[in-house]
Amino acid sequence: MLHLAKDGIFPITKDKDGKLLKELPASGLHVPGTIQGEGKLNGIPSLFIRLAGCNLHCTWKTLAGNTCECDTAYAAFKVENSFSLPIREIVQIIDHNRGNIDHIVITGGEPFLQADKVRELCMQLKKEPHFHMTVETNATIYVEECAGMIDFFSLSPKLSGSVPPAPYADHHNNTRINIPAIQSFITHARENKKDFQLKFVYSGENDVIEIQALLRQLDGWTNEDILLMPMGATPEELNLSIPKTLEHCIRNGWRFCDRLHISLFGNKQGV
Ligand SMILES: Nc1nc2[nH]cc(C(=O)O)c2c(=O)[nH]1
Ligand code: SF4
Ligand SMILES: [Mg+2]
Repeated sequence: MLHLAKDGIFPITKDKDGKLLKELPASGLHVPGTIQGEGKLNGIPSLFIRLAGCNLHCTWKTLAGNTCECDTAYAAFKVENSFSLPIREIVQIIDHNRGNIDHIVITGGEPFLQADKVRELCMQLKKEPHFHMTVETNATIYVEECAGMIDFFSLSPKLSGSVPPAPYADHHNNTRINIPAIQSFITHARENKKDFQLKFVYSGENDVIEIQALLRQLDGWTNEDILLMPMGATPEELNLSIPKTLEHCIRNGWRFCDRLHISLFGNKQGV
């Protein structure tokens, strides 16, 4: 069994028996699938699996001074309407919705909290015709057996700008950066000729200093692997932080990370 967030496997048009669902997916498109909206694989047709539960509690301050919680708090720390599915059923749903898609993205929440089951799921999905597997992780938990089944690692360590108010602050702060875990992901990717990205949310000037300090403690990356993503879950919020994010990307030689799914579909779950 895997514990899934309410948007679960998305976007889909058929159930586990191949029966057409009554409603169109949240994308509004007449096909199952979406595109990867963030990072090096941006634009690639993909199906997403969103797992429930996270070991962090990210809460940012926007440049306008408002509080901005994790955009998937419903999957992370305010879990609502989550559900469990046997791995066999997840594979059936994917099979009925795959079409010509060959990329699966496992996201959350924090997928490595369910590493053993994620590994089992990947083993099933990597049978012929096999899927390319991405995992979106906060990179605080490294499990070699599970990493071995993943093709692309989207590592998103959380900076001090993500620390929530009490009573969550201490746990979040003590957990959010795990240098040996981040390094293990990078080393595994390098040794196995896989790719990865280090994707940071830009929420203010201090982040850049922290990213530079973090990178000095890590080996095996180049500037092409470093992505800076504007903060925001709506086009309006993103527009506020895009200019500064761009400036810092250009100044440091880092890649700008768009959130294409938000400009294409808006601030919706399941897209
Ligand atoms: N289209 C699309 N691309 C994404 N890239 C990362 C996502 C995530 O929420 O982890 C995401 C998502 O939720 N949708
Ligand atoms: S690590 Fe990711 S999923 Fe977890 S609370 Fe932070 S932004 Fe949300
Ligand atoms: Mg996300």
